[in-house]
Amino acid sequence: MAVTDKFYDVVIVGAGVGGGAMANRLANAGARVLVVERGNYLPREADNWSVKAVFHDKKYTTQELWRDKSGNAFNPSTFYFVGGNSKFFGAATVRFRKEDFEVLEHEAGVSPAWPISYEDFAPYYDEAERLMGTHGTAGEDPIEPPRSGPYPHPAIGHEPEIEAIAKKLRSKGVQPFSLPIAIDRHEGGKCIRCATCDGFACKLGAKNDAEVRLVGPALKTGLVDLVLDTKVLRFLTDTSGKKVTGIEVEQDDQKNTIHGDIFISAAGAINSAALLLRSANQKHPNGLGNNSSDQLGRNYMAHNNTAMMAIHPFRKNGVTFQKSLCINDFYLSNNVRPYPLGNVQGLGKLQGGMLSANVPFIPEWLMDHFAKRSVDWWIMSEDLPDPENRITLDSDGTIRVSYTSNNLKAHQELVKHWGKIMRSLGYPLILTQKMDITVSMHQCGTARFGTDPATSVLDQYSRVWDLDNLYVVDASFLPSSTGFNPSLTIVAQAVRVSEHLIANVLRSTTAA
Ligand SMILES: Cc1cc2nc3c(=O)[nH]c(=O)nc-3n(C[C@H](O)[C@H](O)[C@H](O)COP(=O)(O)OP(=O)(O)OC[C@H]3O[C@@H](n4cnc5c(N)ncnc54)[C@H](O)[C@@H]3O)c2cc1C
Repeated sequence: MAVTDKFYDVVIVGAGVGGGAMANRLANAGARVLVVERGNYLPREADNWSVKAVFHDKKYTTQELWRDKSGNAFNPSTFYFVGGNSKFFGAATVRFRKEDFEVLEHEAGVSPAWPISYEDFAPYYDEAERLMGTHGTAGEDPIEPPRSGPYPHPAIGHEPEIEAIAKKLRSKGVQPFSLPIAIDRHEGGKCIRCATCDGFACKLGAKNDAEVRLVGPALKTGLVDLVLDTKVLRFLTDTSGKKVTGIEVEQDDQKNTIHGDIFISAAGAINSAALLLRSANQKHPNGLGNNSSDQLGRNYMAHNNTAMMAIHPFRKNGVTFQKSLCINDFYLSNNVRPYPLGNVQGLGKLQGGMLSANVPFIPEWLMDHFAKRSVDWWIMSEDLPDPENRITLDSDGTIRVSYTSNNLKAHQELVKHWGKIMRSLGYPLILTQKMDITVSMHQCGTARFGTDPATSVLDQYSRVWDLDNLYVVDASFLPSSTGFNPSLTIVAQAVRVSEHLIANVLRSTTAA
C-alpha cells in the first residue's frame, strides 16, 4: 500500500538525531510511524574517507544556497541523508551542565533558564547515552552534573601522544578528562579508531550516528515506514487552524499529501523553522507557531567555534584518533575571568587537505607539514539567544540566516588562554580559525521551548503552542546553546517527548 493511502499514528519529517530518536522510541512502544526524509542513504564507499571528496569536492554537502543577513548567498555545510548531520558528526555526546538549565550570567548577557531542571531531565540523558552507545568515565569531569551511574561503555582511552598532553596539563593544574563519545569501540565493536571520524562519514558503520543507532533499529520493529528523496513542503491544517491534518510532499517533481494523527518536525533547526514558516495559511499568516509569540525562527544560535592547531615545528604528532580529551576548567567559574568561557575538546586529527580547502592561498604541502606536527583542538563557547538572530524566508523562498555573533569576548579570551597553555606545553606556533556562518553544524534555538506562549514557540514537551498535534523535536527547541555539542540533548528531549506522547496522547499504541 502506498504511504499516501495509509494512516499513521505519527508522521516525522526528517531522519536525523531528533527524528530518528522519536521513530525509535515510538515504534518500540507500538506506534505506527512514517518518517519522511528528503535525502537518501549515504553510500558506504571509499570517498567517505577522502579529504578531496569530503572537503574539496563537497561530494556529500548540500548544493543548496542560503543567504546571510546582507543577502549574500552561501553554501551551508549541512547534510541531507538518513542520519542527517550526525553522519558527519564527531560523536561527542556530552550532557549539558546543571547550571545550563538555570539562568547563567555571561560576559555579554544572560543565558536563560530552561522550563525543566537538570534533575528532571537527567533520566532522559541516561536513556540517550544508552541509545547512542556513549563511552566515558563518570567522576572525571570536574564540573560533571549528577548522574545515576556509569556510562554505557568505558572511556575509549587516549593514544600515547594525548595521554602525554593530559599529564602535562595536569602538571599545570588543568583537569582534563575523557570526552564522552559515541563510537562502536567496545568489545566486538567495528571501530578501528581511524583519523577520518569527526567531519567524515564512517565507511564501516562504526560511528554511532542517527542512522546506525536510531533509524536502523526503528525500522527493525516493522512498524516504521521510511520514504526517501521526499521533501516535505508544508504542513496542512484544518479550517480551525488548530490541528495539522497532513503534509504536502514532493517526490520526483510530483506533489502528494500524507495524513496522520501526530506530526513531528525534525528537519533540523534551520529547516524546521523554514518549514513552519512555509506552512503559513489564513489562520497562521506568519507561519505555524508564530501567532502567540512571533518567536518562530528567532534566537538562532550556532556557538562560537574555533579550531586551533598547536604546532611543534620539529616534532611529529603520531596520533590517529585525537578526539578523546576534554577540558571544562573554564566552562563555569574559572581562574581566568569572572564569567564562563567555554569548553575545549580534541578535534578529529586535521590533515593538510582539510586546511587547504578553507585557506586555498596557503599551499597544501605547508598545511600538511603543520598538520603532521600539530595537536588540534575545538574551542566552543556559548552564543546567547538574540531575537534579531533569525531564520526567515526571502520572497523567492530562499532561507535567510540573519546572524551576528555575540559573547565573542569570552570566546576570544578562551582561545587566547588555551593558546598560552599550549605554548607553555611546548607548542610555540598557534594557528586558529574561527568558524563562520557557513558552519551551521551546531544550529539550534529557532523554536525554543518554554512555559509562556508569549515568549516561546513550544511547550515543555515540544508541542507548538498554537496547534494541538504538531511537535518540533530537533535542535530547534534549545532555549540556550550552552557551550556543548547538542546531539545528546536532542536525543534526550526526543525520548522525553516520546514518553509523553505514549503516556498521554497516542490513542493506538500498545502502551496507551
Ligand atoms: C561536521 C560535524 C561535526 C559535528 N560534531 C558533533 C559532535 O561531535 N557532537 C554533537 O553532539 N554534535 C555534533 N554535530 C552536530 C550534530 O550533528 C547536530 O546537532 C545534530 O545532528 C542535529 O540533529 P537534528 O535532528 O536537529 O537535525 P539534522 O541532523 O539536521 O536532521 C534533519 C533531517 O531532516 C531532513 N530534512 C530537512 N528538511 C527536510 C524536509 N523539508 N523534508 C524532509 N526531510 C528534511 C534532513 O535531510 C536531515 O536528515 C556535528 C555536526 C557536523 C556537521
